[in-house]
Amino acid sequence: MLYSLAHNYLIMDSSGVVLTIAVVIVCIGWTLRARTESSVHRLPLPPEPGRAFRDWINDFGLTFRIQAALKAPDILVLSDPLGIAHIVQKKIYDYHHSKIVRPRVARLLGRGLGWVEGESEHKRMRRLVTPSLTAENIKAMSVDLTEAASKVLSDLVHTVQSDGGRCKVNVLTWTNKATLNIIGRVAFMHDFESGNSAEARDILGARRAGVSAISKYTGFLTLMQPFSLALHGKWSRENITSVMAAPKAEQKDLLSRLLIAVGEKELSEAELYEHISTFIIAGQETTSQTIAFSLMELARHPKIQQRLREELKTISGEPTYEDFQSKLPYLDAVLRETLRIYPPLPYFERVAMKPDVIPLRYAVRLPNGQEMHEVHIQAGQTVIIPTMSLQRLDSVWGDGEVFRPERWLEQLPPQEKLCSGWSNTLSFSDGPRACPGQRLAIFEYKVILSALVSRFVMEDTGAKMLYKIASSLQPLVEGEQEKGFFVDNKSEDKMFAIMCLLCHASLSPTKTNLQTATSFRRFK
Ligand code: HEM
Repeated sequence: MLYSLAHNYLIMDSSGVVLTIAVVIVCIGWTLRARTESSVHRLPLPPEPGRAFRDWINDFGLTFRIQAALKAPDILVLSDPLGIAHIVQKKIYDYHHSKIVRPRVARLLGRGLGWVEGESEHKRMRRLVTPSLTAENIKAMSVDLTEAASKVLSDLVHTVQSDGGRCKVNVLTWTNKATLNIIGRVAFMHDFESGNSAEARDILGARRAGVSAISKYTGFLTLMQPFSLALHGKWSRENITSVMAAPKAEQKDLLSRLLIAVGEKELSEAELYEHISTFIIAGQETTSQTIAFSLMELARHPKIQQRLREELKTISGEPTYEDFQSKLPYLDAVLRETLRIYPPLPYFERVAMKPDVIPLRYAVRLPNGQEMHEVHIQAGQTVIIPTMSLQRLDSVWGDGEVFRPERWLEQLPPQEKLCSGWSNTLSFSDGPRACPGQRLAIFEYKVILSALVSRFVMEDTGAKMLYKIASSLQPLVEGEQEKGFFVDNKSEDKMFAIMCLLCHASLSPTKTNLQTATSFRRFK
């Protein structure tokens, strides 16, 4: 047969050759097209928009599509661990924030590390900042960090004390102050005066309004002033010079590194502001809300709270950096469980810049009975990774919706079902764009939560909580949604309390005789 075809070919005239070449080209083109053409349209499509991703995953599997508005192309919803790793670890530079998300990131965080796209520019920015957030550096800043937290907590103790040992306060107000005080102190050598300075109030107030980090915060302008002056040669040119001249070991904090970069013309003044804005906001809100969610769950689960308190009692005095690293496994489990259930970024949305083939660990069974083992996408394809939903799946965790820190001390689900980020979750994302502040966040979370649990007892008042996805996952009290989710420091008495601490024992700075309850009631 082969011989006969070859023979036929040999005796073809020139028109036959042209025809054959054309057929071959069409076949190759067809094959290539089949490889690069989007196969998203073949995936299952849930019929009822509006149902939670988790329900859709249960019904349609880990990979499906949803219809976009205004006849835009369907959106790929991806919870498959291999597919996710492909995007966030291997190909993240080919998947950008969408045109909807990116301006919001710019407005809320600034045009810094979280906003920049493109491999070379992102790597350049990242190199500037990550050396200040290594484990070694966090350890070096641990005393400053603990002091910055304890100043805010002393104010809280005082507030509770002066209310006769039984009062309601807004937890987020205090966790916001603590995390802002910490990031100001350890990253920028700036004193936010326990979160009470005028600029601290501006920053926290402006977060509620969602205004631009750069242009609207008078607090930022105050904070920037020394830099502006330095850059115009008035404040302390010597300061930059002395930072640059200091021994390497002394140049590790974020501010020094950024100033050096400005001095070396690696960074412009405008970029410097964007970085400060990004780190103040990204470093403050996420950690604050994670602590607040933990307090809420501890209030709902007195036994878990008591077990954590018992563990903390095994450490004499305030826990040190090393204690937090290895001697408090239950505290660590409470953190992991909180971030599993309440990741501050409940989903990621990315748009493919190039055609791609996304591999799947779990094949999709199509309506026609066929199996799809990889998804072919075209440039412009929107992909949603529903972090919060996939971290709560019963099919992975057994009891995915239940807050049960013990699971982190037991055998975890099989690795192939889990993602490969920190703690097998995507709470800090994964790959080259994973959160650079992870170590700092974990340490400050542990410092603040352990101090609160050692000093207070939290109880639930039974108010129903709702969650809103705004810049990050926000808690709301049912029936009071219209009032928003941030507390205005200036008119605290008029705002509702998202979470409250209710103290009901005599107060003193010792660990044992402070008792507190958490409630979610209106604060008057
Ligand atoms: C519990 C606390 C925190 C959580 C859960 C968290 C989570 C995340 C996540 C999921 C991302 C990826 C966002 C995306 O890809 O769109 C991210 C990025 C980022 N985070 Fe965090 N974060 C936390 C605390 C912090 C802290 C303390 C800092 C600063 C010291 C920080 C600075 C940043 C920055 C600058 C980025 C952008 C990184 C890049 O694109 O290369 N975060 N964070």
